[in-house]
Amino acid sequence: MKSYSNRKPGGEVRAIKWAVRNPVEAGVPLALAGSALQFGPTPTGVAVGSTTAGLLAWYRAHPDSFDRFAAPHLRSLRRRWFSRYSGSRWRDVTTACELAPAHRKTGVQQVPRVIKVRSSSATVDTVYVRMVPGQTPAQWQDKADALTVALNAERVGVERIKPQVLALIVQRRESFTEVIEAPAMLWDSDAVDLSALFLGENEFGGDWCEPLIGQHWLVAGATGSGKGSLAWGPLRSLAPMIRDGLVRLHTLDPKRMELTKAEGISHAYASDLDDCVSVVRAFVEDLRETEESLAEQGKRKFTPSVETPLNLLVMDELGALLSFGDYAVAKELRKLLSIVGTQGRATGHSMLGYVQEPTKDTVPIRDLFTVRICLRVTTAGHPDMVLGDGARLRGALADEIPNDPATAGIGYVLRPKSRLPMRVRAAYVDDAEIGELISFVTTGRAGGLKVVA
Ligand SMILES: Nc1ncnc2c1ncn2[C@@H]1O[C@H](COP(=O)(O)OP(=O)(O)OP(=O)(O)O)[C@@H](O)[C@H]1O
Repeated sequence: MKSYSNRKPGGEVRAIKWAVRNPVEAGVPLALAGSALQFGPTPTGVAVGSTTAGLLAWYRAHPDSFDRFAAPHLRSLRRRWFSRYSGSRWRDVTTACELAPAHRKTGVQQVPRVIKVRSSSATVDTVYVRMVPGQTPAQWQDKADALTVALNAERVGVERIKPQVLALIVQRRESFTEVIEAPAMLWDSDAVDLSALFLGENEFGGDWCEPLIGQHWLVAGATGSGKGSLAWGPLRSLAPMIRDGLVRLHTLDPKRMELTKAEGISHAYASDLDDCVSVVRAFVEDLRETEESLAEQGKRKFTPSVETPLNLLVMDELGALLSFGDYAVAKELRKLLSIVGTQGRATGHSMLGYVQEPTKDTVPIRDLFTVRICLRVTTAGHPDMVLGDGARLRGALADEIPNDPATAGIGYVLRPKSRLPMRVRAAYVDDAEIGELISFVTTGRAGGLKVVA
């Protein structure tokens, strides 16, 4: 459109436009002013005071529900209006990163507009931005490092939302700077909580636990991302149950790498592809028999016992099993694993799969896994493949984790009862601690110090 004036619209017009775009932010002060005029300042002050006191009481009394329902909204509001995403500070950020160009004809600076900010977790903000006409997400991607510095962040990811709109995923700080100690091995099987197995720490400084009973786990991560910790950590947590025959391991180790040491504590172990298929066939056979036996006994709920233990099919390198090898083997495995995925829950047959590349081609049965963990991956598309659509947008920047042993074991899971990703770090299990586990299980005695009596 031809421009006949380089004057900006009047302030009042811009204020109305802003109010239309930000109804909550404009509406609340207006409502307060209206209430003060209508009912007087004292009742309005009392209403504001009691709302604040109510929120404070909720914050103190029930951290769980407050952090889940109220904190993300309050944090989003605070970050939207009192941080570098607003006003002159945002203009300075985009100017410093050369993302606020002058208009070609009028020379007036065009600042990309922040549409909204979502702070679903304490460490990650998702900032939706309308780009200046003519800009592309690729230009913003090129400026990711500059944006990281300008926003004083740890990392910034860029994601296209729709034409002209992108999201900046801003990780504001690194939650994990230290290695987390290997899970302690309990002495009594009764003390193991299969509904919350300790795996490491979460970004809030609490324990990161996941349910195992009735679940199937998928762990995705590039080479060196720390998948080993998520194979050995759970086994350490399960140590007394493995020792007492309440948990049986069926281990597939096609590359004879990570899980070779598990051979001595496994009920079945295979590395050759044909042998792997035999182990899975026997696993499914056992599943069927357990199904029949539970039906005969009229039991509907599975509880591990020596007669009907919890059977774990631990599979390293799912890609080698399901797609890179022999077609007939891969096809049969896919079929058998689908049975485990759909029927194993009721009979105590669970799968733990580890994969480097989580694409549909590599893991065609991806959707059968109920607990999914995404460690460092190599492509921006991988976090969504593991955790579900939109996970990266909501903060799962697993592709931005540096390829550095100092950040190994860090990844994302979805928080229970929500679709929000949570940054976690797996507890690290070194070779000595693996040896300790093997000797604990095979000799029934503790081989080291980390045994809790
Ligand atoms: N949880 C962790 N905490 C800290 N450091 C870790 C952790 N897990 C692994 N590391 C470090 O990262 C290195 C690589 O880990 P690991 O061998 O488990 O990766 P991987 O994902 O299994 O790789 P590959 O697929 O090649 O087997 C380890 O030798 C260790 O130094």
